[in-house]
Amino acid sequence: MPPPGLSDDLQKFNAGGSGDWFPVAEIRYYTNVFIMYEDKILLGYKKRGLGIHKYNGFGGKVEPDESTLDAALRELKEEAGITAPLIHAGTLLFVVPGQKWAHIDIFRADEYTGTITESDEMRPEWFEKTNIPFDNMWDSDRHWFPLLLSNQRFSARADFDREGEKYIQKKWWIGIDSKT
Ligand SMILES: CNc1ncnc2c1ncn2[C@@H]1O[C@H](COP(=O)(O)OP(=O)(O)OP(=O)(O)O)[C@@H](O)[C@H]1O
Repeated sequence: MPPPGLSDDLQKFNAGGSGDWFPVAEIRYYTNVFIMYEDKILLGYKKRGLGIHKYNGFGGKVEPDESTLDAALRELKEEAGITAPLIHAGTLLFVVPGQKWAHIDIFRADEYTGTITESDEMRPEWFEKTNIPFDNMWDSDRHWFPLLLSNQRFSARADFDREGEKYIQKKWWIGIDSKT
């Protein structure tokens, strides 16, 4: 059975960790965009804020009165200087005790327009899909990236404990969306 927060009709892909799922909290919405081109994926090295010094897709908070897709396009433009025909790839619930749940809508695109440009927040960098820097990314990324890279829509939940500025992964559950 998927954990609280995920829909019931997911086909389990992988899961792990120990203990109980953390309790329910209010939800805050985020976006995350990954651009693929030939055998490469574009990541950004985060220069400030949540996830500083990690590689990630481009994204941020969804503003009030903005659709998730509009937020994803806005953040892609602000952080990497480009636009792209985005496809919804999956959802990640990021849970930390005492914080709002982050509901992250993850998008992908196989093409883009514009010139990739470094911003105050992100330094863009291409990686071979076979050489993704997982040791310098969120620990849960390695569990759902295979589905992102193989174009299978997914829903995931990852619970982390926070120790100062460090986030320690406690438990995760990844499912393939059977509707796609
Ligand atoms: C396991 N946990 C996680 N796994 C993968 N990605 C995660 C994540 N937790 C947060 N993210 C992403 O990190 C960015 C934070 O964005 P964040 O800097 O807070 O937002 P925004 O650009 O609006 O910032 P300002 O408020 O303008 O500073 C945003 O893309 C969000 O999707």
